[in-house]
This record gives sequence, structure tokens and C-alpha cells, in this order.
Amino acid sequence: MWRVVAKVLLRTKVPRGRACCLQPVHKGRTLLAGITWHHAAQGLHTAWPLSMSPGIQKVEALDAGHLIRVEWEDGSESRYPCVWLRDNCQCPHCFLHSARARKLLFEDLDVNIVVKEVTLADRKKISIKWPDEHASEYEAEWLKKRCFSEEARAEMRETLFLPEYQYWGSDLQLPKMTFEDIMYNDESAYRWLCTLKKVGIVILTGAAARQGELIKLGHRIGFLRLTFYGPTWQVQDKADANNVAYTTGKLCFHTDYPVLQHPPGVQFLHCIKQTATGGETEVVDGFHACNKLKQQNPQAYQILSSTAVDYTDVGRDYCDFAVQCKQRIIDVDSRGQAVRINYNNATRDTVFDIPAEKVRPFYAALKEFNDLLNSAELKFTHKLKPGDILTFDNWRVLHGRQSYPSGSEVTRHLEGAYADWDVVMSRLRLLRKRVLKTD
Ligand SMILES: C[N+](C)(C)CCCC(=O)O
Ligand SMILES: O=C(O)CCC(=O)C(=O)O
Ligand SMILES: [Fe+2]
Ligand SMILES: [Zn+2]
Repeated sequence: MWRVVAKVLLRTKVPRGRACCLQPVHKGRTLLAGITWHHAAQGLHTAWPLSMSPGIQKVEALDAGHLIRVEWEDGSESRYPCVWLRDNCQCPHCFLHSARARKLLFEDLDVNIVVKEVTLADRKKISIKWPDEHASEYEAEWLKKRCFSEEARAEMRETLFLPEYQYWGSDLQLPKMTFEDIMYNDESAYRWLCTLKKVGIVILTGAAARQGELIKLGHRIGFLRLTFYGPTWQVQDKADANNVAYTTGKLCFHTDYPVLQHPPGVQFLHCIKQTATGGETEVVDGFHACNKLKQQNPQAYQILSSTAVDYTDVGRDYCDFAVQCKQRIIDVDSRGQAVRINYNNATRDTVFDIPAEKVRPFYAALKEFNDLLNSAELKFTHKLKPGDILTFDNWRVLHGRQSYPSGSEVTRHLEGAYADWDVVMSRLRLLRKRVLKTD
């Protein structure tokens, strides 16, 4: 049902003179062969669409007034700790609605609070009287979304963060969309960002073969991430290059900028000029490779996910810089799942702050990982054409480039830029709200 709504809405969003970028929704979907982007929106769809959220059948206090139990019309139930309810009182005294933020000070919260009285109004909201006579009201729909059950929390997590990955190898069907579509069509832009999050890579085609397109892309999402290499940066063979990327040499698989404490989450590479021979782009799904490494060689995985590697970058570009950082090559979450790869062999420091006896095992582990990245089963090769913009998850996807002949002329030119995942995910959520007309 929402697809129809989105289609109607999107026609109202396209500026005049851009009618050519309108494509039927089903056509757009086939562009991403095998990529079920709309699944990313599934977390929004509960059994109860917002307008039909179930009413409340019964409400009662349990656990000596420390807990509220809500029974829904469909027979299910939710339990809300009273300390959380008091903390989240939505009255203007406790909550600043213009900022959608809590005004209540933690100092003023009694963490042992119990309810004095709870009542149900019209099946649509509950009212609570607290021991100090403060009164709070909570709407059914608001409560339902914040249910503490495992399933409800998993659904909210899914909606907010789209944590599901689609892993790939050399069989990748590189998701492709046109630059114009994602620039002027909200549904396309939403689809682009969902796929970027889920698959980790999308190629945008049909941009102009000149500098400046990434600035426009930055405006589309919000803003770009400035680094020492400038707001955008030019990848081409340069005299006295301040980075190995600015030569004609081969770049082995790397993530950009592990020397920064918070490496850029998303990278854009816009091909402006492409050399006739060489210069092919290689990409690999780093999280997929990590899963394989963990299976294949748990000890190597353990070493790479625990050893702090020194990185260094010293030079001058946007301004002068002397950056140093320690990063684990594989950053993992509490469950041991890789969440960020920090690996650039070029900027790995000669200084290596670990005991001598740990050095050789570290190199052996890194060799295993590097071999996996380069395995025919995992790596995907693609030669960019002028007008292509490769957009990818720089925390997940490692990229490289084949060497190309050097000469007196510039035969190859890419413009690059970074964005932070916070900014990209923020735009994704806003587009979703607009496209699907949901909250
Ligand atoms: C492409 N460039 C020069 C902006 C950054 C390269 C990545 C790095 O040095 O980690
Ligand atoms: O030249 C390329 O294709 C990639 C360059 C690169 O990896 C970089 O600029 O960080
Ligand atoms: Fe790079
Ligand atoms: Zn209040």
C-alpha cells in the first residue's frame, strides 16, 4: 500500500524541468537486481499500522507499584518500569516538545519511584498519578512503540539502524542508479542510502565529467566531512605526492584514513577522467572477509581484533598536518562481529608499539587477512568510466586500484569526498519518513 503512496508523493517532489528522471517504481527496483532495498523499511510495518494501533484493554500496577502492565486489545501485553515512565513523562514541565528532548533533570528523578494511581482513558491513553501528585499521560501508540519485549526492541533497532547486512563476493551485482535520479527523486535517494547501508556499495552513473558533482551530492545528504586533504580531493598523479593515492602505483586493499580516530564512514569516488590501460578499481566486502577469517583462523582474527596498530600521516594539503592514531585492524562489537575495518598499509606507521615477540604473529595474521581479501572468491573488479560515482561504506568495504602508466599528461582523474555515517543515516531516516509518510 505504501508504495502507491510513495509514488504519488514523489511526483510532487520533482522540480519542474526534471520530468525525465521520473521512472515507474518497479523499473527503479529492477536496477538493483537482487537487492531487496524495501526490506530496509520493513521494520516500520508492525501488524498495526499507526492509524490502527491497538487500543488498551486493561492497565494495572504490579510489583508494589514499580511496574505497569498494559494489556492490548489483541491480547498481548507490555510491561513498563515506573522509573522509566516517570523519566519519560511527556508533560511540558518534563519534556521540551520543540526540541523533542527531556527537560527533567536526572537529579530530580527518584529511581525508586512507585505509581500512586494508574487509569485508562478511552482505550487510547493511560494516566498516572505519582506520589508527589505530578500527573503523566502516555498514548497507546507511543507506549506500543516503546514496548520492552525482545521482539519490539528488535523491531525498533531494525527501524532506527538498519543493521542487516547483505554480504557479497566476486559475484556482486554492483547496485547501480543514476546520479540524476538520486539527486531529484526522494524515493531513489532513499533507495540509494538503504542499499549503501545494506550492501555497502552503490555506483551512481551519469554525473558530469567535471569537478563539483560531489559538492552537490554533499548538499543532497547534508554536508561532507572535511579532512586534511580538503573538502573534496583530487586523485591524480602528482609531483611530490603527499599520499600514495596521488601516484600511478597500485593501491592494495585499504580503507581510507584509519589514521583518524573516527575514520570517514562513507566515501565517494567520482571518475572525471579514466586512463586507457590499468587504473581498475577493486573492492571487497570486509565484513564478509572477517566472518571467513574468524571461521578459518580464529587466532588470526583474535590478533587483528585486539592488536593496536600505529598509523601516521604527516604532510601538508588543506593545511599542514601530523596525525597519529592507534587502531585495531578489525574493530568488533561485544559479540565479536566486525563493525569497522581500519586498514591502510600505506599509512601504517614504522613505529609499532607492541612487544617484539608479538610482531611476527601479527604479520602472519595480517597476511592471512590480506590473502583472503585478495582471493578470487571475494574480490570484485570494476573499471570506472567518466561520470561514474562510486559510493561505498568505508568502514566495511576495502578498495584498491590497479596501477596505470605514468606520463607527462594527466590520463586519470578522480574527485573524492567523505561523509559521516551519522549524516547519511540522518538523511536516510528523513527520506524514509517523507517517502513512506511514516514516523
Ligand atoms: C585519498 N586521500 C589522500 C584523501 C586519503 C587516502 C587514504 C589514507 O591516506 O588513509
Ligand atoms: O585511484 C583510485 O582508484 C582510488 C584512490 C584511493 O583509494 C584513494 O584516493 O584513497
Ligand atoms: Fe582510498
Ligand atoms: Zn511531567
